[in-house]
Amino acid sequence: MEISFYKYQGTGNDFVMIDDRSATFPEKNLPLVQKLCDRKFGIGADGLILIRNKEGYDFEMIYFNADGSQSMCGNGARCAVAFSRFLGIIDNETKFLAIDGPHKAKVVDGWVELGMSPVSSLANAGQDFFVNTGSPHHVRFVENVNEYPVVQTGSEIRYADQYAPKGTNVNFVTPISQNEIQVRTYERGVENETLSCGTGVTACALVYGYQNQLHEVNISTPGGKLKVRFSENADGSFQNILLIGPAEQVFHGKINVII
Ligand SMILES: N[C@@H](CCC[C@H](N)C(=O)O)C(=O)O
Repeated sequence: MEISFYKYQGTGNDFVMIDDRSATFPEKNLPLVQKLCDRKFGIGADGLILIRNKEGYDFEMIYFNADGSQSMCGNGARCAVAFSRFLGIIDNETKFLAIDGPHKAKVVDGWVELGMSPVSSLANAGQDFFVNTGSPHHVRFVENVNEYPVVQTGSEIRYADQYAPKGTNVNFVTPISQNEIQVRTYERGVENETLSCGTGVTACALVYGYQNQLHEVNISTPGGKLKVRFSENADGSFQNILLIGPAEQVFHGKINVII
């Protein structure tokens, strides 16, 4: 079978994108997803995204991590919006469906402003925090994230009993100015540090914003810069959460696979 694909990246979080409006991609074939995401034996990516038709929406985003597991992906969703615009499915505004529910998004000056699902609460996790932004995120503040053992400590927390059996993503945060934080993330499903994680930086921005009474936080990741805006309700929940940043097409190709 020949598969036509596009490669996108959002602050260095990279994705294989497939226009699957014909619904022909065998999405239950997880070894195929793993192979396409493999950096040595396939195309290479942190995740794979199918764009499908969905009644009542402009499209549906079906997201897989590189290991074939599924969750919500913020950077992937921004790339899916850019890809759908490239395909002519949408213009500058959209409403689409993802695993965690409906999302709205806008393309403004080439950047994608993605509406995230509301967050009901920030939970304490020992000295750290836990936030579900569509995907689960442990958030730890550290003195110097540049020198922190992100992969080693991230994988210990990811597999900790408190998060079994599904595990969690793990974010390490260092504030660098009053309204800017630096974030590095260990991602479940990639089982490594990625250059950026959209749902992860959203979780970190909510915690930092809550602690410092901010409603907009700038985030610096190893793959580039993002911005998160939100409003907080009196009961400690968050809404109108926007994840804002670039999403770029990198290349286009075809790959032959045996199914
Ligand atoms: N890179 C993503 C998060 C992808 C899902 C995550 N690895 C999980 O399994 O929860 C993002 O940009 O949000």
